[in-house]
Amino acid sequence: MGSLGDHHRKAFDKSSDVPADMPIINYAKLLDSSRGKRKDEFEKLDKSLRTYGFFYLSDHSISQDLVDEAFRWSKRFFDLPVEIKEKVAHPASGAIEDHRGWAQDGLGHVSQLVFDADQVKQLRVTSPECKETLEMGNPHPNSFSPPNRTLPDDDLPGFNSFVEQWWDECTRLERSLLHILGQVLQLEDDTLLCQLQSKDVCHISWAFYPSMPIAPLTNNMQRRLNAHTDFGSLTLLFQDMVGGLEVHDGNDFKPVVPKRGTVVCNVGDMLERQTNGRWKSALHQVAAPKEVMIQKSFEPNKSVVDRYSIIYFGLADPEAMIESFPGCEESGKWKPTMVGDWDERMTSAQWLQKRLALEY
Ligand SMILES: O=C(O)CCC(=O)C(=O)O
Ligand SMILES: [Fe+2]
Repeated sequence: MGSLGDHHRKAFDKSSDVPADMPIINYAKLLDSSRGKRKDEFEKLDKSLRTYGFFYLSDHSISQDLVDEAFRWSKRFFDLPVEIKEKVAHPASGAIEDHRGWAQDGLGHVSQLVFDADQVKQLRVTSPECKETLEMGNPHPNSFSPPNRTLPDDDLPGFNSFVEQWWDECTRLERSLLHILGQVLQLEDDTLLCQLQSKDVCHISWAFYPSMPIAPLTNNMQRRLNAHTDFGSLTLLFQDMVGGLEVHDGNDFKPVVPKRGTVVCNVGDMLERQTNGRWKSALHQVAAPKEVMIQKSFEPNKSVVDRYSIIYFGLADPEAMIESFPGCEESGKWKPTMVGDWDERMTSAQWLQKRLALEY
């Protein structure tokens, strides 16, 4: 049994009512032709990634109409009868090539850096989650990414073509942000992050957290999604207005309050490693929405409402070695998650497989 990392111990830290004060970064300013304006925004972005590993992005390239439409599709999908969703069932397997399709409540279970099968089995009982997800990779025909499990068009007409559009929009924003991050890091070749992610093997999770009693969440007996860090490079997280997402700032978990029109962006393990701990792959979780609890009429025996989120996980090409970027040799504040009592030199695919192996 390996030692439990720092991250794991913190996974049970308390939650604060005070929201995380991460900044809203204006995408248009990141692209501004005036160096002065760009510089201020770059500095804010860098500071936020050093502190939280998270930031809000406003004024970005994906229209709010399209985001709203994505959430409507998500609801339509999860509302389908079980027999239909079962046509694209995610197998009970943690192999990368099986990480596709509908994972019913109870199948997927997130834990943080626990690589021992017996321990994970125990955590499934002691820290259950309540969620359904639809997992998918690149929806376009390609030879790099394992094929998706796709519903026949008749079961949800229009969904498959929307998925392609959504994928393209997320990929475009991701690539643009990777280029910006290369500039913020002042890499000699600021396209390095994009080059390492040339193969379009990123991943989208559509998450649905069904309504449930609030008590197990407020008693800290259960989470909608357990505390974890993301595996990859830069994650784009679209959340609805329900709330409950929390980020760990090194002391405690703080609410990441939903802000309409923004996408939450966060650093994953690979980017933390590549920046040598300058940027943080932060623990985050989904707990009870604080907004609900502070209402005057809050009744502890009540339920929390359905919650939806859509997450685009940026992932480096499978064979890319995940190691410090040239120019990032100096250690940052955070000890990268990807340094441990395993072989330190790892490809993106090896890390992904290690993190995914016991999740399903
Ligand atoms: O649902 C959320 O807001 C968080 C999702 C998340 O962190 C994940 O799927 O990795
Ligand atoms: Fe996450």
